[in-house]
Amino acid sequence: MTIRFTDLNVIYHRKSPFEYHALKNINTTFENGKFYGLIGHTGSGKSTLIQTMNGLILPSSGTVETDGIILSKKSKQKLIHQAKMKVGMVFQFPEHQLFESTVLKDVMFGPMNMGIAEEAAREKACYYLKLLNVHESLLEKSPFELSGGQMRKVAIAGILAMEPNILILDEPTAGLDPLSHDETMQLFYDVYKEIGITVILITHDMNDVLEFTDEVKVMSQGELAGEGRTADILTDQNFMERYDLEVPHVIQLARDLKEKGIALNGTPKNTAEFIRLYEDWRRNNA
Ligand SMILES: Nc1ncnc2c1ncn2[C@@H]1O[C@H](COP(=O)(O)OP(=O)(O)OP(=O)(O)O)[C@@H](O)[C@H]1O
Repeated sequence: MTIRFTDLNVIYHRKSPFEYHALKNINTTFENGKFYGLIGHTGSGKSTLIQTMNGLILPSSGTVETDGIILSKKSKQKLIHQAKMKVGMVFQFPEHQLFESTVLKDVMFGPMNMGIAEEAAREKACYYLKLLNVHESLLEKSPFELSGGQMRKVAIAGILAMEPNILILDEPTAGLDPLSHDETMQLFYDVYKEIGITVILITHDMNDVLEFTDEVKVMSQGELAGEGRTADILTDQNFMERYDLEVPHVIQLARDLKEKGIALNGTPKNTAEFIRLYEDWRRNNA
């Protein structure tokens, strides 16, 4: 499912003393089936941009086209609702949205609310809970008895069970310990591979951006500052410095080695790849 932003502007509190131009002439496309990173400093406009996709915020001018549904300043509720159904949003701390008495009921709630029959909703719920490694023995438990990491998986299964065409992850690992962080990111990636959904990851963690995303879009002060293949953008030292973006750990390590005359043959995406490339270099230069 393609999402196209055309001449998009969002101005908060228009014609008031608090008027703020949060998005300025955004023209860009998110293509079907890719895993995107959306990065930029606090206040650069990332959340505003993604909230225009499902009509939580309407454009002040310009359009947002989601799988053929075009939202603009004057869009009516019916159209906004159609766009909403296509976009699944995982906000920070999604587990705060859990409310049902059991894990299964909570995940079934979304599909049933969309008019899907109970049995079909149960099937979907079980499928997505399994995909997210939530053990069967937990299905009849209260979600509030689970650990933080498990609760988060249940909440995310609930969003996936509505089968959106695009999944937006807004700082999805906030507050998780390092182990749960890694496990959750890997799970997202596995789910993405399994169901072939378009994913947009908003994060300040450049290591995750490098490891998991195909392409990246960079926001700065309400404008699209850059976009392209993740490895190309994150290794562009001038660009990264200009927008004061943190360089991923392994790219910095590769750069340090290069200064010592050790040039790796490729850009490592994670520590394991870094070690592999370094071992290759050692073998070739023994
Ligand atoms: N409801 C609102 N009313 C007025 N200004 C807002 C509103 N929401 C956001 N803004 C302003 O718009 C700008 C962009 O905010 P936005 O939340 O989109 O940035 P962000 O890149 O997602 O930041 P963060 O990384 O902190 O989540 C900020 O200056 C913010 O203060």
